[in-house]
Amino acid sequence: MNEFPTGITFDEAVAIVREVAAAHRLEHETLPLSRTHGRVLATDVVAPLALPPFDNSAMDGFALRHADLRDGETRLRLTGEQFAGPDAALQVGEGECVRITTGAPMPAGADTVVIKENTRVEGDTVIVLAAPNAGANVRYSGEDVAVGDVVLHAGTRLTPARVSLAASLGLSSLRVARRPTVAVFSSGDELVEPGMALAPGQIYDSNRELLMGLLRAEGLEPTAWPRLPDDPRQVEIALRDAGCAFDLIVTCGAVSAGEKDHIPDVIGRFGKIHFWKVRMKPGMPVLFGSLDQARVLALPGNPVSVFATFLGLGRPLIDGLQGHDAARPVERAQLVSPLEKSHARREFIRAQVFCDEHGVLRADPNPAVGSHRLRAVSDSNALIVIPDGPQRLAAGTVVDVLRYA
Ligand SMILES: Nc1nc2c(c(=O)[nH]1)N[C@H]1C(S)=C(S)[C@@H](COP(=O)(O)OP(=O)(O)OC[C@H]3O[C@@H](n4cnc5c(N)ncnc54)[C@H](O)[C@@H]3O)O[C@H]1N2
Ligand code: MOO
Repeated sequence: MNEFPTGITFDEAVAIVREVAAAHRLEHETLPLSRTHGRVLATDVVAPLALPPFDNSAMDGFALRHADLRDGETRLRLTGEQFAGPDAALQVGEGECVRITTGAPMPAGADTVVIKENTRVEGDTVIVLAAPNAGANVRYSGEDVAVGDVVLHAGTRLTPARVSLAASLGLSSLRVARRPTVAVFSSGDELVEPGMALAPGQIYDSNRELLMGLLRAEGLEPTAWPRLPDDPRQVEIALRDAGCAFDLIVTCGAVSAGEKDHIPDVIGRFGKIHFWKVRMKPGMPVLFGSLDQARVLALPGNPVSVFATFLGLGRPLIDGLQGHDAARPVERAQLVSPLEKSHARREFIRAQVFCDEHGVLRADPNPAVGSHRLRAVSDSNALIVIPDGPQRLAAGTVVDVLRYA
């Protein structure tokens, strides 16, 4: 077994996760735009055209020359129509106007659009009832994006707005990071598939669904492997098998100090442990390692520990493997009730985060303690992050919150 850091702080653990992920970036692939949603962009996107591509009208009305407008009403000759679509190459001369719709190219000579509601039409004469300002209702070429602008940077996550920006530039595909393939293992002789009868001493496997759901929420397509029994040989065979076939292995349980906790031994003997045991609560026994071509995140079995370690360490790992290094935005909320701790570990406490009647974000800690109490996670929507070291936080203190629902 290699030498590895142990009993490290949560921040040190995140730094190691990021460093190892950066050294094992997944390769890039080119995908059609429709399949890039949620992916991490692999190369900068440089605008091949301006946005808007041409000067155009922001409103339905009439394109005219502002210099032709008088105080009070102005009569203009209607010489043509320009709808959104092919450019009819019209010209607006002195005393003339052209009917125009939103998004239609501005005819040459025109510099202003008067909205339809401020006009009256009599045959081929348009009477402008109220003069717009010079340049009113015109959207200029390049005012949003100039040719050559870097509009999206490598490492950016592709939100719907960013994919649609790429579409507006005429790009039909983008270069993105491949998504990690993930194998999920739950472990323990006490675990039974929901739907089966429970024998004395057994419990239902809840972590598998927790992990599958959390991973799917990251846009991944995890594969659930058969549950690992507390048998060292079987643990070894299954993990080594997954290590040569997946980018990421996520296990839960069998990582602590018990006689049946075989996972650290297998990772240590056949792979590398990057760290084991982090000063966090819950989740202290968490292990991060590598096995063959896979990164391994071995989470403690207590359901709430799974949750805290996945949000705190799993997310940066998944992001980092895809080249997304920026920490996710953390919200800040005022504590509804005081919180106190005497230990040095960073603590993650379930809470309901809500916006009060004054528009202030507040976090109401769930009174349940104990990392086995899944119901409190289900009743909550966020984890409050209590900093390292002893803390005495009065009601009203502003704390970081990690929202998960
Ligand atoms: N002597 C020590 N005992 C323990 C330590 C320690 O440092 N020294 N750490 C404690 C802490 S903290 C945690 S967290 C747990 C973690 O232990 P493991 O990761 O080895 O997990 P297990 O023992 O396998 O399981 C813990 C708990 O969670 C239940 N579990 C496991 N898997 C599932 C699942 N898929 N679905 C639902 N519930 C599951 C399991 O039955 C146990 O109750 O160790 C402490 N002990
Ligand atoms: O760290 Mo353990 O995860 O508290 O129960």
